[in-house]
Amino acid sequence: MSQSEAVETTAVDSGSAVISVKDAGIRYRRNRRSRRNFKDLFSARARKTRPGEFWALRNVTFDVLPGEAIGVVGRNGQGKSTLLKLVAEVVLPDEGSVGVHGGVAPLIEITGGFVNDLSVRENVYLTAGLHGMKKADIAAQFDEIIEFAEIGDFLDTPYKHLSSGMKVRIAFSVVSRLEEPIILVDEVLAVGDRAFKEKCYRRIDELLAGGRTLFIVSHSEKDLRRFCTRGLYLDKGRLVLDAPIAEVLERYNADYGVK
Ligand SMILES: Nc1ncnc2c1ncn2[C@@H]1O[C@H](COP(=O)(O)OP(=O)(O)OP(=O)(O)O)[C@@H](O)[C@H]1O
Repeated sequence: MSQSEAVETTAVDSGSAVISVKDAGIRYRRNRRSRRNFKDLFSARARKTRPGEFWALRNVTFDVLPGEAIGVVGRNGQGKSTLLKLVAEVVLPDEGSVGVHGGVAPLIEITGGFVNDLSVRENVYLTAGLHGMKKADIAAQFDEIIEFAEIGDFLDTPYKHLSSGMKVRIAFSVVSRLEEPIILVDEVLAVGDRAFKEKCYRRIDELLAGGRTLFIVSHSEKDLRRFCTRGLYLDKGRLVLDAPIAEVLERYNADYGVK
């Protein structure tokens, strides 16, 4: 199947889509800390690509229906995490548009949303609260959240003193409990140990069975095949293939697999 045909097969009526990305582009500066300064936002020059700038994503268009499980593949640095940040509305497109209809539970940067100097307990309340959970509901689920993460001995420890695996555990445990319809998962499963990963897999299965929409970035073909029905293949910031996951992995392996 040709690339253009593949893209057409998954085109949906954007009226019913939960995520609708149209011709989106994100431009970064190579040598600056911030993406753009305040003045740029109001200047006509902001539209042009200046020296040192590049497009991390460009001309990306796709729609996602409720309940779809989408795997994003591509080599390092091709725009996968940037795409998830667009969907999480952590970054805004420099070109095109991104419509997200429904709340997003983002597992996109391990520390994302968690405050280093606050304790584990305080972070659970903060993160769940920011996503609209009532204090009483958080309190009712608190023990289960901690039990899932298996970090009961660290409730009053500042988040920054947790190991990286423990950070992932508590982040996954809280975020996967949010009642948001869209779940974003970026490589977090790569960090946990095997037993914890299995627990996460089962939780993701439950979320999918409950009709949530999943967006997952992974370099694990096994994980992608397990959860996803559809794949988006990014190369140099372009969406080169939008097709059933098996087809996307086949193409990706043909392009870059170990020969
Ligand atoms: N805040 C930023 N400022 C400047 N450049 C950035 C920024 N964030 C990402 N980039 C660049 O944008 C490009 C895409 O990055 P992105 O993190 O989306 O890649 P990725 O496909 O997720 O990679 P990986 O598989 O390594 O996680 C890379 O060249 C990266 O260096």
